[in-house]
Amino acid sequence: ERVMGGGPLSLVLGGLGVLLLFRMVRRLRPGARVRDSVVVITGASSGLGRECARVFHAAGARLVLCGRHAGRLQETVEELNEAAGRGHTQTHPPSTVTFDLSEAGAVERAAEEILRLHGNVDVLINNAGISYRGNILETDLSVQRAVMDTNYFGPVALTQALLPSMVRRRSGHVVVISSIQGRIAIPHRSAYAASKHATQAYFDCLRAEVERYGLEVSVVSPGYIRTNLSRNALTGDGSQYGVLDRTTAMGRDPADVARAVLEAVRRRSKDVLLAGLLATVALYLRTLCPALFFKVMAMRARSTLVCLMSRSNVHAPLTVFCGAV
Ligand SMILES: NC(=O)C1=CN([C@@H]2O[C@H](COP(=O)(O)OP(=O)(O)OC[C@H]3O[C@@H](n4cnc5c(N)ncnc54)[C@H](OP(=O)(O)O)[C@@H]3O)[C@@H](O)[C@H]2O)C=CC1
Ligand SMILES: CCCCCCCCCCCCCCCC(=O)OCC(=O)COP(=O)(O)O
Repeated sequence: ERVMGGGPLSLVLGGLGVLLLFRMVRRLRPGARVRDSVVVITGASSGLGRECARVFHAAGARLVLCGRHAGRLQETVEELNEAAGRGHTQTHPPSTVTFDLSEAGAVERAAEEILRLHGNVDVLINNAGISYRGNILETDLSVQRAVMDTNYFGPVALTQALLPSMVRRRSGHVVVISSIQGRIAIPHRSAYAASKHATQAYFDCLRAEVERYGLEVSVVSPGYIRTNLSRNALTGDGSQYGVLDRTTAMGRDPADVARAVLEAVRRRSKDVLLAGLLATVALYLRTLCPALFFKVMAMRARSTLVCLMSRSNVHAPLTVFCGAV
């Protein structure tokens, strides 16, 4: 036994060594090429999508920018073209495709248009999304469906429409922007958290199924980002929430998150978690001590209901403690 050096400690150390070696070997792989590749970004008219457009454009990608409003997409294009005039690196003028992700027929037509533009897609970034603020008891079923249509069925439909051409070429990378709320469910976000949990599950299945064709799938799960997500969120009756929540205003710089998305594509990362300390604690708590996690969430539910009803972004002290991170 002594010669073998067995025992729990050496087993753990051996395991850690193998893990480290595995990570080092992965890092030695040459990064995926972004320059000249065709990159489709949904929700490119604002927030994280617009920042992704900036970083992938600067990296020399051929962009196809998607959104519901042609005018807003054009603003992004003009900004990128101006930046191209100032820069020294070779960039490509972006194209745009306008469609609503929640309309199944529109998504199929959009996929055909995207393929007509460039013949193929190298990277699809499913970024577009909408959030929700509401009490389940007072939420129309139509709102639960609307959030699911945009955040889950939309990306699924677009991915499935573009997948056959990727499989034929034995090449392609599908990225989806999920959320920490794809891993943990917090109160008054039922529609949003459910859509992100479904997203995580679908794209995890997809990754396993398309590996044999050489395709890559990355799920990126950020914490709060400084964008208009909370302002654009739907409430239980389908109206717009319209408030910039404190948590959103204090979130990460979307440019930093966009750089992390570029890095995920270059490194072919399978799963990227961009969690702060409290969110990380919450993730561990949910896994290792669910009873305590559920207790904390119930406390949070009581506290956030007050600021939800008044559409106030001033959180009660209990909420600040329980996770207004
Ligand atoms: N901000 C945050 O705190 C976090 C955001 N995320 C995720 O990041 C992603 C981007 O959101 P973010 O930039 O923050 O929010 P924004 O509200 O700024 O951007 C959302 C984008 O999605 C597009 N969009 C919304 N609904 C539809 C639709 N039905 N069809 C097509 N496009 C649509 C919007 O385009 P337009 O209205 O012009 O059509 C807009 O460009 C989302 O998936 C979100 O869940 C994840 C974690 C944290
Ligand atoms: C006794 C131990 C106490 C430990 C307390 C830990 C509990 C902390 C709860 C933290 C919850 C973190 C939630 C993070 C949510 C998040 O980052 O979501 C990102 C989004 O997608 C934001 O969308 P939204 O529409 O909700 O703004």
